[in-house]
Amino acid sequence: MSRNTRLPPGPLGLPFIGNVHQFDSSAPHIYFWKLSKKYGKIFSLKLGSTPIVVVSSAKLAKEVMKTQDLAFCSRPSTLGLSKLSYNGHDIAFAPYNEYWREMRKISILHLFSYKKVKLFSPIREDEILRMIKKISQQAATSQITNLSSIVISLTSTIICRVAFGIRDDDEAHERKRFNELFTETQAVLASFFVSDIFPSLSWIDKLIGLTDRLERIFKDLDGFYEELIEQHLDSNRPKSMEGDILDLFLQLKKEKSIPIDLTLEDIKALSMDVLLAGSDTSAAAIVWAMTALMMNPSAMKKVQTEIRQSVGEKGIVNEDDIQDMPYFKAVIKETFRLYPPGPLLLPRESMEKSTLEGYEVQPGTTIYVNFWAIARDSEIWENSDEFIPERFLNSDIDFKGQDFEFIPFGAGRRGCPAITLGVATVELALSNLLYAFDWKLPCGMRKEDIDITSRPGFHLNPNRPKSMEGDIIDLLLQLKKEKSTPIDITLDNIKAIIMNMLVGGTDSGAAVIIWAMTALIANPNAMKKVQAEIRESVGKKSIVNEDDIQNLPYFKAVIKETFRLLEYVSWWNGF
Ligand code: HEM
Repeated sequence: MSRNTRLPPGPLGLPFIGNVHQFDSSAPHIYFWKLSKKYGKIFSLKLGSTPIVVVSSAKLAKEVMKTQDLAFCSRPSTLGLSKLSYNGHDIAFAPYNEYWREMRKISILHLFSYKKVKLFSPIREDEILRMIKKISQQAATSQITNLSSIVISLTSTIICRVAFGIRDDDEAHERKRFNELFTETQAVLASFFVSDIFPSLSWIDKLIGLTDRLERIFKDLDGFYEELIEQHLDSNRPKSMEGDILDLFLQLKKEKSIPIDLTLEDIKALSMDVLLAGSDTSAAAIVWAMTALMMNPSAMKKVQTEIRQSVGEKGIVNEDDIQDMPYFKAVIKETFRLYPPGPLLLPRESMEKSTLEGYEVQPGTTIYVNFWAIARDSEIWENSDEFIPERFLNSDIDFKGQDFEFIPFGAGRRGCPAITLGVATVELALSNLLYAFDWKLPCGMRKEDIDITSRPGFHLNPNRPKSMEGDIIDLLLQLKKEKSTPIDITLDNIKAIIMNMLVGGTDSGAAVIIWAMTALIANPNAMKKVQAEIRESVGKKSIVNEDDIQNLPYFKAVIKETFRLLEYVSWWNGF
């Protein structure tokens, strides 16, 4: 490193693992936000071998996404995303190259254009009407409405219809399969792949079965796309498939009217983007807007009055009505500011050596723009922690990517190409929910019980992965719901227990594994000896079971020695 090189400041890491042991993967935006208060608006850290730079100011966001956009417009690759995107053949996670440029142009022109978004408006209106009917039925029988569940189902149904032309009814075979695949895909992508930060340890992912799980979901998704493609190519296909997104791509492929030769794999990769980016983001925005309004009754009253006065007795809010509702639009903006669906946007990767605020950034660095921190910067936003839609009245600030203090959809070359589609769904669903019903938090739930730091609807998501059913958090939520404990369990109680589990369970568990691996790599003799013992004992079985471990004395000694060393390290490092 030259004497003039100045890397951004940041927390001290450890050899080989960098800052992995300090990293809070459950809420990285909050972790980075706290670090920015200590190290400044630009800081760096390392996760294994990956250098990371985090920027937390509007000025630096503009630098990354506009002034030096070309230097920072690639995406880092992870094992899961690379596999599911057919090796970067989608748009969202593709590296910056000619293929991505063409695909993005095509999608903006043919897929997410204003005209196309308008064309899908009957689908949105139909689905929202169905949702309102369902809630009315629940209200008529005094049932509590699980808003997250209803909204997630709404947005995923809209995406299913818009992208693949499938709905029929909730029991339809494809729709059910879509739900299962969607949740399993989310679960796999949320998993921690050791090889993403320690490429040389990819065998650990294999050993613990993660690689197999990824292969399985890839095969299932591939089969799902194949089936849909076949149905779309069938001359007797249902009417609902005509003009949907898949149909559009197949047509572009057939007509050869675009500069690239689209393959079926490219089309499948694009389907993944629509599937992943399309429904969760809009659902999160709707649920957070409702939550914020329930926590702020005066804003709720004001926005409902505006909507009801404007729409009158019509019975439903149509997309055209929304243009005359300035306070409602301000509520949506304030929701995107305080509760952005993507608080860290999507990570970028630097393509060349560059300089940010006098600090050097090497090529191959992962760059995070922490919009969560920018949106809570009290130098930009007065009373930054409070939900005050009025701040956007009589203001020109918009989320289209020109105002870098307000970038919930990102900005520049890699900014969200589907803002119009996303906002149309959020506006129509939210306005109708507010128009049709009066809302309040469930009896006994207080404003303070709501965890505003979490990512929306993960454990409360009805479509949560099967693996989460019956886990400890699930059990606590059930006890809370049933009120079957002598004390009232609050969400705060649950958070405290989760924290204990993380501090006492997962984190230290992960630290031991990482330290054991670090120590073994640094001591090749011990590594050879322990691997020989394990392989000899387990034979050709391909997986180590818990029973096998009882016959591995050297392996047990390695763990004990790691604990001995870890005790010293944890005291020294303060975790
Ligand atoms: C409220 C809804 C939505 C929000 C808040 C949102 C937010 C975002 C954000 C923050 C990014 C990263 C931008 C950057 O790196 O600068 C992004 C990218 C993207 N979004 Fe959205 N999004 C939404 C809806 C949608 C929908 C409905 C679709 C498609 C069906 C979509 C497709 C994409 C794609 C393909 C990219 C990647 C663009 C690229 O890398 O070139 N998004 N979105």
